[in-house]
Amino acid sequence: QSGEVAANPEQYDESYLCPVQVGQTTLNLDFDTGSADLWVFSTLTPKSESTGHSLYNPSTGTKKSGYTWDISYGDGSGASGTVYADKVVVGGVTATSQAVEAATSVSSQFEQDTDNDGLLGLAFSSINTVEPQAQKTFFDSVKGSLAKPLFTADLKKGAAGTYDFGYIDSSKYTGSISYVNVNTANGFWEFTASGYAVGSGSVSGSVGDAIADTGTTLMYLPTTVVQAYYNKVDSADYDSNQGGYTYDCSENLPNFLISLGGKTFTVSGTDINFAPVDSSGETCFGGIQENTGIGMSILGDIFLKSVFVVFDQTQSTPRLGFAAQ
Ligand SMILES: N[C@H]1[C@H](O)[C@@H](Sc2ccccc2)[C@@H]2OC[C@H]1O2
Repeated sequence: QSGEVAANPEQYDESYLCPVQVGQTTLNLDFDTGSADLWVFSTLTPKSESTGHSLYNPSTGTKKSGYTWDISYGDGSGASGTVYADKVVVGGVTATSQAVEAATSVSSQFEQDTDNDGLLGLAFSSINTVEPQAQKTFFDSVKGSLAKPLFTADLKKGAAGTYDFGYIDSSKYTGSISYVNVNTANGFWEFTASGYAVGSGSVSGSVGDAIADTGTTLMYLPTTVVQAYYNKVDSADYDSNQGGYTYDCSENLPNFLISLGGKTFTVSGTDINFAPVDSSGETCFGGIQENTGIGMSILGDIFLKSVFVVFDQTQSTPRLGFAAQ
């Protein structure tokens, strides 16, 4: 089988939400290549936490007795609950008995984001949080039945993009696809990014160890790289109150060039201009920030909306393919 599903952006492309049938209900889920749990708001979630969300009703599923899950994300958010086996359909691709993690508790970030009815993890199943036995991601559940064991991400700035499962749509990219091998030891789509440049010109240095994470909004890079970038932005300043680099919204940001698998990709300065810090619209928060304390770089949506990405398990070693959109 194969299929395509829309990836609809929230305001400022904070995250992208995709319609997924879970049991007999369609929920809008955040496809997250940085985690491996498929969890949903449900009729088991306290009403005080679930108002405004679409809810999965576990009555259509088979309860996995004694199974629980509890996940904490890099941004401090989290959720926990119980586990059911039920039908999940993404763009026509069907997992007949997918582990569906029904939330019995969610953190405030999820409670408040009423566009978001849960997450569909697309990292490696080794980091699924279900106890006493880790469960398969949706991709792992359907991988063997897909025309090709791969999925692609084509996210866009301020417009609906797509995730495709089982095939590569050559109309969604230009030029050739450049591949890098993935190290799955940490359960992420983790690889080594090469040289970079600010504005234009030839790349140099090394961004280094990085993950491709559709669930992270921004790009988090080594301090040296981020300082080199904002050195080219006259009004830029590290604002500890905002927790990152800010600048005058009126300023034009330089492009950021990064080399992956021998090919240089350009993230436009307009894409790096993330959002105003408040309603005055005077000061803006940058889409490139420091990876301090994370342990690796994260190429999140600010980067991913510039490229077409293949999450490829056709070889013995998983690999990532990048092409210009
Ligand atoms: N992989 C990412 C994940 O998808 C989000 S979870 C999330 C939290 C609030 C709102 C939407 C999503 C969190 O931020 C970075 C990392 O953890």
